[in-house]
Amino acid sequence: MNKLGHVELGKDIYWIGKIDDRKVPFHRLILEKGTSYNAYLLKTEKPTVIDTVDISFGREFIENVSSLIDPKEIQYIVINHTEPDHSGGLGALALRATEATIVCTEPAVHELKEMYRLHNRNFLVVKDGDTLDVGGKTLKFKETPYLHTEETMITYCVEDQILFPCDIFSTHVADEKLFNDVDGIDITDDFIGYYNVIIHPHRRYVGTLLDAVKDMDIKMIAPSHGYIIRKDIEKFIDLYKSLSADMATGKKAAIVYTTMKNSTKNIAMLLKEIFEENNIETAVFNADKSEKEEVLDSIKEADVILFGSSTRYADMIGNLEEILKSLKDINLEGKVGAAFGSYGWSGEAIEVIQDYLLESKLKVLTTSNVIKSTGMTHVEFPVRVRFAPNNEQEKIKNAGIFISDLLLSNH
Ligand SMILES: Cc1cc2nc3c(=O)[nH]c(=O)nc-3n(C[C@H](O)[C@H](O)[C@H](O)COP(=O)(O)O)c2cc1C
Repeated sequence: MNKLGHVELGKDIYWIGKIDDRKVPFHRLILEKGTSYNAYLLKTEKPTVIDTVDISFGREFIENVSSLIDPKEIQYIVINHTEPDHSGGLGALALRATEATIVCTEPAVHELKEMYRLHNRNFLVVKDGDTLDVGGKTLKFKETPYLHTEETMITYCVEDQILFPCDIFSTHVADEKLFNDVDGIDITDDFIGYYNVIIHPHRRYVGTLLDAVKDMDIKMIAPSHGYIIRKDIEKFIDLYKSLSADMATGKKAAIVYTTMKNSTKNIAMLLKEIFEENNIETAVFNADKSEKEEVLDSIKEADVILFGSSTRYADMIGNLEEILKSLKDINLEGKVGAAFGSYGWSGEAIEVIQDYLLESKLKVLTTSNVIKSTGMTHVEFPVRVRFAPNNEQEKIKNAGIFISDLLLSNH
């Protein structure tokens, strides 16, 4: 049983989470200091639970909730983020909280229904700025997509000035002290460590979060992992600001392509545009119209190199293969590589380029690696574009932004 049980945060507001002091496997890491799953109960006229605990602790969670309230009385269950380390107790809770409406963003509904078989339950879909009166307290919602996944939101309790930001502003520690203002604890290293692993890959979205919280008077940040922040709130918000600021770059890209009717060239030019918007100096070469030595020199200087060709009779075209063959003579250590191309129906050229890259020393971008390192499913590598890029600009943009973020990374 949870040693802490429940802890009062304010009038009628309770922490009802679980401290997990195991070395927890998480996102292909081992959390050496463990973690906690912080859930909260607002024991108001319309009792409301905010987030739950990891799926392994559903039974304990129900015992914990039941020590404070008959679950049947619960009117709302707010789910800020669907990942099962937070929503994992929802199945067990919903079964007992038979009157409760589940409050979440639109993209979360389908996931929660499927994960916890909640097809017949009432859902309240909330959008940016919506408020919910839970009887004596008002909750205000703000969508924070990709912090940490697409469906994420944060919840602010207006009267108590408490922000419930789920994964955001979290730390991975299993500390029963629970608050950052006891015993002279300094949580800064744990806070930055968590930011680096979980939030940094999504830092492009931190600006929206900071815009939202700048207008909130926040007395307490009650995240879903680790310490509840009651001291130095400004400092921790500012840390997100400075850690997510674009780093001075000095980074370079080289894009080498071949084309028949310019569709592949247009992909290259769109990528260049995105890189330059992100302060990445970009050189673009048509392999059929450039000096090979000039192209190779640019590849040697670049931090990321993209190779593109359209497909003609199931193969790449022009001089691109000559350049690809020369890659083995260049020191490519630490450089990122990616393939792209326009095609009609099968796009073999793009796959052949990818094979060359995989045989080289480049760190090659693949859809699989993107998913494994960030959980993002809207970014695809290689970048395969059917015919003219007009209809697939989003795909090219997503790839360009992903690469830019990768290069801007400060670690
Ligand atoms: C002669 C010819 C052969 C082609 N062969 C293939 C092919 O084998 N597989 C495929 O997916 N597309 C094939 N295509 C379609 C082109 O790859 C497609 O039109 C592409 O958008 C051309 O891009 P580009 O303007 O960059 O050359 C072929 C097109 C032509 C004209």
